[in-house]
Amino acid sequence: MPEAVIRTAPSPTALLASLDPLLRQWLPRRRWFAGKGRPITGLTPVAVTELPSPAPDSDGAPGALTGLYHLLVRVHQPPAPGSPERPGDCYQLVIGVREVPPTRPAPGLIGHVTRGPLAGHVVYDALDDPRPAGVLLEAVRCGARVGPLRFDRDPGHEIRTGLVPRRMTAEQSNSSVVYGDRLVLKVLRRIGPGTHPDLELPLALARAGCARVPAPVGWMTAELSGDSWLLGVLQPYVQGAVDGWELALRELSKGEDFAAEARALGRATAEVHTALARALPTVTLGHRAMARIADGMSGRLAEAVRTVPALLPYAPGLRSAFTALGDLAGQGRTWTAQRVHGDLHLGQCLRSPDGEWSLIDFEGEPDRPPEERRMPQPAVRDVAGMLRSFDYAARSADTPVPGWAETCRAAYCSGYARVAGHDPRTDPVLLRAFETDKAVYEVVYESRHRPDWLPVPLAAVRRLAAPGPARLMP
Ligand SMILES: Nc1ncnc2c1ncn2[C@@H]1O[C@H](COP(=O)(O)OP(=O)(O)O)[C@@H](O)[C@H]1O
Ligand SMILES: O=P(O)(O)O[C@H]1O[C@H](CO)[C@@H](O[C@H]2O[C@H](CO)[C@@H](O)[C@H](O)[C@H]2O)[C@H](O)[C@H]1O
Repeated sequence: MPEAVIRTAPSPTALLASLDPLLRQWLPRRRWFAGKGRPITGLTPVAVTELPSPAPDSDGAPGALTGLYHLLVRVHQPPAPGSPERPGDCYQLVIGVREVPPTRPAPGLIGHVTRGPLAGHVVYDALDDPRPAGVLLEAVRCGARVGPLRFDRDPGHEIRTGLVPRRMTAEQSNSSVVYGDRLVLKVLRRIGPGTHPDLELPLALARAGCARVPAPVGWMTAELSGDSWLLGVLQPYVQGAVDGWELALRELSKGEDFAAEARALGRATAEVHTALARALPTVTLGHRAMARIADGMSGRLAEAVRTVPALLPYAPGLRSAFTALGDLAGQGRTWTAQRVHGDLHLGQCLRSPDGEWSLIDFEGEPDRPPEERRMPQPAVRDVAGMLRSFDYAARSADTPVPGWAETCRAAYCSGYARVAGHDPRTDPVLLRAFETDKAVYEVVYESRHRPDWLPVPLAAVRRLAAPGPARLMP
């Protein structure tokens, strides 16, 4: 990729003015757009970079790609009810420009531009188009520098040419492109400055020799005002893998239990935790530190109640989980904190055809502030995430299988204990607090991203807020 053909787009403001009305319609319909339900009051460019256009279309000149733009766009919105005023979120977009719509179906179509420099053209999400997606891989392969964009490759990894790109169809918190079933590029959507755990942790684990996590092969960043913003991570594609969520639902639909897999997942989680504790600093949490964590949980609950008022009747019961943790800390208990996955659930676990489990997506909870996601925490936080996930799966089954989630939860904890040397269930106050915190997070996440799913975490909230043993699951 020769530097000479690359130029920064001449007028970011004019380009964005062209796209503005279309993006206001298109963005809120994306799964990864976090500001659903709030009006967009403005869009401002953070960086606009023209990428080199790929070779011409085979389907003829009129439909040919006439421009390829990498956009970092700040989306201004009023804050969610009860949330503090914050600068708008910054989103990463790769926009293809055509004279007429492509002849093939165009799932990523953004619309027909009627004003500004792109007037008369059609714009679309270029990650849906194999040729522009190929440009990104080529840029990583060559270590390209394009305006503020940096594409880097781990020197220990070669990247083959000729890998055919395909967009992963499942809409997630980010967008991924698979290349020749060999590599997968995760393009982060909501981005910001600073060290990003989705690169930091897999790199640290790879250096520690932990094979449970695909080792990063390359990455994309933007250098803006002296800060590095992670834009994407390229890693090996686990061929023929099935994710834990799909597998769990498949087993549930057959009425099969999932205990053996849950136990294996517990072991895999503990292996990753052990490696993270070796690779990165750990700290001891005493009274004050744990009280701060418990207060943080209470604060998030208060904010969640403002966002989702249906939580209100359950707030006292939920808060009692956090108070109990604070009280235990006050009695002199200490806990070890370490770097954790931060958003572990069945969909983050891939089982390869040889039956081995890998963990992916170390981004942490996308709706939590980045600095919070990088803090050392009790490892039980990930355990709580997986326990919630078994509950989600059981509640999503077409035909309920009584006791399914409880069996999985128990098997997962015993698998974890085999490797970690301690069973998470032996610290029920800690586990309950983290599980409650996770359920509260899920209520807010679902209300923002998938309102139809809200009843799932709300059912857990009802259980966790109930007094006495009713709230407990084995
Ligand atoms: N290394 C990989 N190999 C195979 N599939 C993967 C890999 N990484 C991600 N995937 C697939 O892509 C999906 C989304 O990846 P993930 O990192 O969880 O992105 P997001 O943050 O968008 O949820 C996963 O659920 C999984 O099915
Ligand atoms: O996978 P992401 O990093 O995008 O995580 C977010 O989305 C998840 C859903 O895809 C969400 O997970 C919740 O739903 C899952 C079922 O779809 C369930 O297995 C999880 O237990 C539940 O938390 C996750 O919370 C969110 O951060």
